[in-house]
Amino acid sequence: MYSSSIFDDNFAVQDPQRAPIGVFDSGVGGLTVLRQLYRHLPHESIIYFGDTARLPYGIRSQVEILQYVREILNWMQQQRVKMVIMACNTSSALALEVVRREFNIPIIGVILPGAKAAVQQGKRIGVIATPATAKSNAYRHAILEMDASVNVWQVSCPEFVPLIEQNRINDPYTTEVARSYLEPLIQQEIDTLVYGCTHYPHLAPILRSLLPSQVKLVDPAVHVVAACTQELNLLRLRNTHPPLPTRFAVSGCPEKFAQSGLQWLGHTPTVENVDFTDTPVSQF
Ligand SMILES: N[C@@H](CCC(=O)O)C(=O)O
Repeated sequence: MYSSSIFDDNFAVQDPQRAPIGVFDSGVGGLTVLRQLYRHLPHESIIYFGDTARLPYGIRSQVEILQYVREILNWMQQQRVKMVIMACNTSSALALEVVRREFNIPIIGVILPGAKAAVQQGKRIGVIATPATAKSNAYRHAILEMDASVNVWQVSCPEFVPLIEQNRINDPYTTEVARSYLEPLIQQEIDTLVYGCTHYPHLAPILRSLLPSQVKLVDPAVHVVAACTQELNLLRLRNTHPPLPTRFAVSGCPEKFAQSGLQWLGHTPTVENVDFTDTPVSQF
């Protein structure tokens, strides 16, 4: 198990503003959020965790997701993060409300910021999501609560996450799968499409090419970072010092994740392995 790093330095303990932000997802999806963090909050230090040994999350039950999220949050707390971004819609849909009551740390999910951006942009909103997120109706509820006059259609896209994690972005099969998922939404003449899974912006060029040009795309990653900025300001937790290099950790194969880093971040990061079987889980 992970034992020491530059993030353990005392300054982060003495000065909470310098503590890192924890970001997690099942795999490479959260990198779409990380890219927005680099862009909009370049002074923040970040710890990224990908639960690659247990992905895809989108086919799992709420009980399983809750257990995984609790383990990750426990670990994040041990790393002394000042805030956590759940860069995963499935976790945000199935676990956010519960763990917010259990953990004494600000936790930001992706669904509310995404839903808010969607209602500001459209009236006929399509949401593509994992089976678990679609089934939870989290987007539908959040959107309709903000504006009951809009129409919402959700499509479950079970094949996307495995295809993205296998790096089959340019495989013609992926385009065919995308076409079949988007078809019912195009038929409904949606004006806005929400990426209801943080993996999906990796498919942006394909999805864009299949959608009528007037359909607006909403990437909740952009809006979750705006929400995070607001929260940091409110809590006076913005870091003003130079950030530490991002620390990457995964539950699966570090080398495989480092490869994906090259593809999605433009460099090959050093990636640690974290084994939660060693981590004491707090008693809920
Ligand atoms: N990034 C994903 C996790 C999906 C999965 O592992 O199935 C999400 O936003 O839901």
